[in-house]
Amino acid sequence: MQSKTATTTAIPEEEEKIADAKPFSEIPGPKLYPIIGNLLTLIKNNGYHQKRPHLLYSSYRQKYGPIFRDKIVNMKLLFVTTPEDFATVFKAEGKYPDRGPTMPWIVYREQRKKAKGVLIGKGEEWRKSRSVMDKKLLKMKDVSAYSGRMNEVISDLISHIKRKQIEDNLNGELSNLQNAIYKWSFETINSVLFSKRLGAFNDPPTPIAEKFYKSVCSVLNITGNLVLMPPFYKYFKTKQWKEYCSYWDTLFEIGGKLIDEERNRLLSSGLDLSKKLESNHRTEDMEFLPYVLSRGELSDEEITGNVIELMGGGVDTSANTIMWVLYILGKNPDIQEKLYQEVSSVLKNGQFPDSQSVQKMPYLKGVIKESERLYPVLIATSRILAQDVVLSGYHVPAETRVYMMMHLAARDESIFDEATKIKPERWIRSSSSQRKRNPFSFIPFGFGPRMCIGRRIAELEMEILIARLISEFRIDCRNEKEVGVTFRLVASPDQDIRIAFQQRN
Ligand code: HEM
Repeated sequence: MQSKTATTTAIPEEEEKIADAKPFSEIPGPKLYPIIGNLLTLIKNNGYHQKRPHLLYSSYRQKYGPIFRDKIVNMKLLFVTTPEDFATVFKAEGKYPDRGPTMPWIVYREQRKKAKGVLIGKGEEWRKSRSVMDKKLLKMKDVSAYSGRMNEVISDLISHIKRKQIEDNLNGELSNLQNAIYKWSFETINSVLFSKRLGAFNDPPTPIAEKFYKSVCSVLNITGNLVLMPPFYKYFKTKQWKEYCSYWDTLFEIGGKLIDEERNRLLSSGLDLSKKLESNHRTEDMEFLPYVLSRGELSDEEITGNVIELMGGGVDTSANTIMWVLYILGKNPDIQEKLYQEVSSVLKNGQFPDSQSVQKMPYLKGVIKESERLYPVLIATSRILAQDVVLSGYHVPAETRVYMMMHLAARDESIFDEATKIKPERWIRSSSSQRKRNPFSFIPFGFGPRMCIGRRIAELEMEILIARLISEFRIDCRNEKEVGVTFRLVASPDQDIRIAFQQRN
């Protein structure tokens, strides 16, 4: 965050506003101590607020208003909380939108001299990766083709649930539901990326799935501990940092090996990979890796870096959203019953859901949206401003990193009626609960050219999964105390979500 005062980089319509705006230095925020800034607030009481930044920033929202700043050692933070400010930030994101660095990921890549992918890449490097992969991951026609594979993984998950229910003998409950759901998202995203099953649900899991899975979960867990702290690991190779790097090494090693196998398979099937695929080539029938390899625009290292990041971005985001959906359903039998009625009116005679049938299930989409609204796995996204702007009346100069607190907007009573209440019908167009609101008030996947590249995959895999689970089971939540949110890179339940699955027929 820099305190440049120049107004020359502003969008024309902002220039006038800037002249009347309050100066950047007047943006309110907590008291900062020399050198450490606000570090103590984060780490005191055994890191209470490091694990729950959403509570800290919610209290700052109440105390300081819609815009506030903070500083942790040398990390300067600026937070905005209104959809109007989000829109201004996105408008000023420039040609190469930049969220700012995810330091632990970047430091590992730079120390090991490995290519960056879409998640952490910048400028042309980022744009090139997105232009190759967007088509395959965001075009609905291409994504629809994955329904069959997604259903295969879900069938394995359901068998796993049934097997574990017998083993665990807890009256329908699973002793480690979160692990099962993580395996579902891991196996699904890998089956999309590598066009084959890795075997996370085999009994026992295949060694490669086991090693890959353990490494991705460990990387995500340790990143969660490192990301809110200044990057001391850049200079001190602690035991934790070395362990972290060794998990990344495993991901790159296995990811690279799977890509090589796919390349060899394609070559032995007679495909000429030196012939570049035209960007307008029909792609619906091609799998992800053959497509990316055939485009010939990314080097092997870039493909590996991208695939690892897609997996990193796709495992705990979808898994945690599903954990929250199960929690909502288990705690609200009326919502569950309505959902069951809708799903069973669309799916007849044991038919599996796909991208077309879920379009006829608006209530299902509403349930998932409510989970994303009240329990967004990413409580914020950020942009480094390419231009000067005015946010909530303050002049904010170009190059400032601004955090858009999606979590706070989504719980704002002035935007959502009965904001803390779960109302899937608020998302149904014809419903009386639907009201017109600023489109930036709900952006769980971000916005613009840098929005989540896995959005369509995530939506489809989650819709199909919930439709299948609700068709098969009654979902009963056994948590007695209300489940809160804790921060582990993504916002996760602060206690195990305890679900008993009761067979419907
Ligand atoms: C419920 C599921 C998910 C949610 C809520 C979610 C949310 C997000 C958000 C908020 C961003 C930042 C967007 C921005 O700054 O505008 C993002 C980026 C990203 N997500 Fe997701 N995501 C989910 C699932 C996935 C999946 C399944 C994948 C992989 C296929 C994935 C891969 C990525 C990647 C690679 C980026 C970085 C894109 C870029 O910077 O160009 N996400 N996601």
